[in-house]
Amino acid sequence: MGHTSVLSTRRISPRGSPPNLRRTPPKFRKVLVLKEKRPAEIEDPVMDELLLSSKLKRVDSATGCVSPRVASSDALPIPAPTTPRQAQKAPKTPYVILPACDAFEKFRSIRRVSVDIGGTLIKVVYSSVTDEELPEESLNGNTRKYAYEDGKRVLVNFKKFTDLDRLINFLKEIWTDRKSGDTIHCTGGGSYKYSEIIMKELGVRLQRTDEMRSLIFGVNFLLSTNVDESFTYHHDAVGRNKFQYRPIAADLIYPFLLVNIGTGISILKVDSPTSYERVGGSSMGGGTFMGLGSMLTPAQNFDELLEMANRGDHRNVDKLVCDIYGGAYDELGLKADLIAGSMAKCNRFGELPKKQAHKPEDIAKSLLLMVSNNIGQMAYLYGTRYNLKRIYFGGYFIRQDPITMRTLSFAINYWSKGEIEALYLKHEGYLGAMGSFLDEDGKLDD
Ligand SMILES: Nc1ncnc2c1ncn2[C@@H]1O[C@H](COP(=O)(O)OP(=O)(O)OP(=O)(O)O)[C@@H](O)[C@H]1O
Ligand SMILES: CC(C)(CO)[C@@H](O)C(=O)NCCC(=O)O
Repeated sequence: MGHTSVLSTRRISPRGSPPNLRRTPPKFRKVLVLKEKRPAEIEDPVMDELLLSSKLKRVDSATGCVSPRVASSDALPIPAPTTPRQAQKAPKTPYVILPACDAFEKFRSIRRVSVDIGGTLIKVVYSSVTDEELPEESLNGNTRKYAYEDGKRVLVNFKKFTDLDRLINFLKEIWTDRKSGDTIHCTGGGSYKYSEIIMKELGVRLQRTDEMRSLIFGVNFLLSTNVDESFTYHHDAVGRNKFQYRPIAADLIYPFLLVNIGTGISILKVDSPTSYERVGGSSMGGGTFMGLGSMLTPAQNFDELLEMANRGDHRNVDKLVCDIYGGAYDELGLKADLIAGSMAKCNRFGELPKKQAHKPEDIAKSLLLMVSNNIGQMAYLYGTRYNLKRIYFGGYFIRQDPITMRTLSFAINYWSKGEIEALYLKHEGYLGAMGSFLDEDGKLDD
């Protein structure tokens, strides 16, 4: 799928700036504004995950059902991003406050630690106790009780690692009072592969939770605990209108499709908190984007590759319908700028080496579109097959990146003619770790 709109810049005051330009300093800053047709497509910079902690726009709807690509004007006042000091220093992912209830009371005295060791990344979810005043108003009307009688609250924190040694060092640092009877909760392939080393290094027991169960338990918990956990993305809207959440009644959440994009992709049909099925999967996921990206560009890590993609113009490397037809293929409804063949302009057979050198940014962009388009279409097909109206995308691949979300949303909206809605999650990469965090006895709730 191609994108017709291109961007130019204009200056506006910081107050009206879109949330993903937070790093740009003072008074006036450049903001990208959509205009019709210009040669090069420039995208917004990669977004900082923290921004989504409190800057979503609320959109109310009577039914909780799909209304594709709407920008409602009935926004509630959005609280200032009053993240506590420790959150401003390091974390990229907003903490969650656990409701003050019997089930979680034990976390006031015992630290709960959970790790999801996947094919690429290690995600950690751990509890901490604070007596700091926290911005409960940012829970947007959620009336649960969060503070215990002594004013203390239990937080759930999120952190990711790329390396097992660093994970173990980090856990040794934060979990100093651990005892041999304590348990580390674990999920993902590494909960099998690395169980011995984790138990030996930390001197604790390991409790494993099945990866799919963890994903489902995690997403269920986050959706039902965080009123604004999920959001829709509207690329062409301005400012915080780009990110809209719509509170949804618990009984309307189900059924839905969960597409978890990690190294590979798992697709789950979720009928209720305890009834789900892994209906499909694909090997063309985040690992593919990183693997091919590292072979085809000089990027040194995922962030560099993603940032490169955000600067690239895929039309220099992709063959579009107009490159083949000279314009649109109207009989099939294929627009002129639709991608006909990803990277098809890179074919160098029979050419002198280096004659057709392509910019790494353009290749990265093409690659991101190729992977995301493919996932979007696959998600749509599964959604249609099971007659589901909402598709939640999880996994660390998404990174709340504008191109990725735009492509996925565009694909779902385009193919389903607005019937199916694409939704994203603030804690996208932590569903599995969150689920295993909540697992009391290795069984979760049946
Ligand atoms: N900083 C990063 N370093 C590495 N990969 C990243 C980073 N940020 C995002 N990613 C993307 O996230 C993907 C991994 O996502 P995730 O952690 O959800 O999956 P995983 O658990 O490692 O894999 P799987 O579930 O398939 O075992 C990578 O393949 C990459 O595309
Ligand atoms: C193997 C897992 C489940 C590991 O998380 C994941 O990478 C995945 O779902 N891969 C896709 C496998 C498939 O083709 O169904």
